[in-house]
Amino acid sequence: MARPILSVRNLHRSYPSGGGILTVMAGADIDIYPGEMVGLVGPSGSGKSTLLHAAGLLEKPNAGEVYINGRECLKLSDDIRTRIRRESIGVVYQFHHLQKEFTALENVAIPQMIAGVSAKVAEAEAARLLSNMGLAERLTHRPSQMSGGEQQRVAIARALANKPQLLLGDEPTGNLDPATSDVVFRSLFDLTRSEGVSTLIATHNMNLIPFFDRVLTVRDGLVVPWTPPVIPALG
Ligand SMILES: Nc1ncnc2c1ncn2[C@@H]1O[C@H](COP(=O)(O)OP(=O)(O)OP(=O)(O)O)[C@@H](O)[C@H]1O
Repeated sequence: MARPILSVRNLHRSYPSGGGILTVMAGADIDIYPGEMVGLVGPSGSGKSTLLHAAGLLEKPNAGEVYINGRECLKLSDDIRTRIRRESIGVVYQFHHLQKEFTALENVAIPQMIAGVSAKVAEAEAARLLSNMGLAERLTHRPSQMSGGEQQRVAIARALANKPQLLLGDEPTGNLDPATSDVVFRSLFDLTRSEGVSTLIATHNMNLIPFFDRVLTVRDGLVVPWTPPVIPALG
């Protein structure tokens, strides 16, 4: 079997809470393999965002290891860890966090230019990604001139702009109505599949379950396979 893009081992994370300690991650492990689309579901407060923040090298856990392409990242310097995150991981949140003074094209091109790509190449790649997200007619629109679903599609294109191997989503369609959420998620699904990007997506939207290759959940501080609830037969 191929080497995982992402491996998390023995992840521990607790927070001070009301004079005590709230343990959210208690030795969690996870592996995401190349090309996989993995869902992460579970009740509010179970630890999905905590897991994504640690896996995305955005926050340091109390203990554990995070491997990106087989390289343990938590013991590296902040600079090297930031470089690995920028090169290998894209993140999409519930809110788009686009730069409001820039167009859709600029929002997707700028991260590439910061990474050293020429403006011409970055804009061509931004136009390609945005067109693949169904936004070919919106390249010169600013966020305020777009719908919520369009804004979120720009955010997804931006997260993919630096050709990450892994896309992490923290409720990427959680701010959209169900119909728009479905359209945006289909675009995300199609684009990450065609670009060969592995994904780990936290969601409360159980309609998205059929999209995933595997679905995980957080239980008692561990990451375990999610299984559909058994509905008793009538009669
Ligand atoms: N910085 C923090 N300080 C204190 N407690 C925190 C902090 N971050 C998260 N928590 C707590 O840790 C628990 C897990 O939070 P987390 O955001 O990971 O859950 P979640 O499953 O993503 O929830 P949701 O589905 O509502 O987004 C919650 O009880 C939360 O209140």
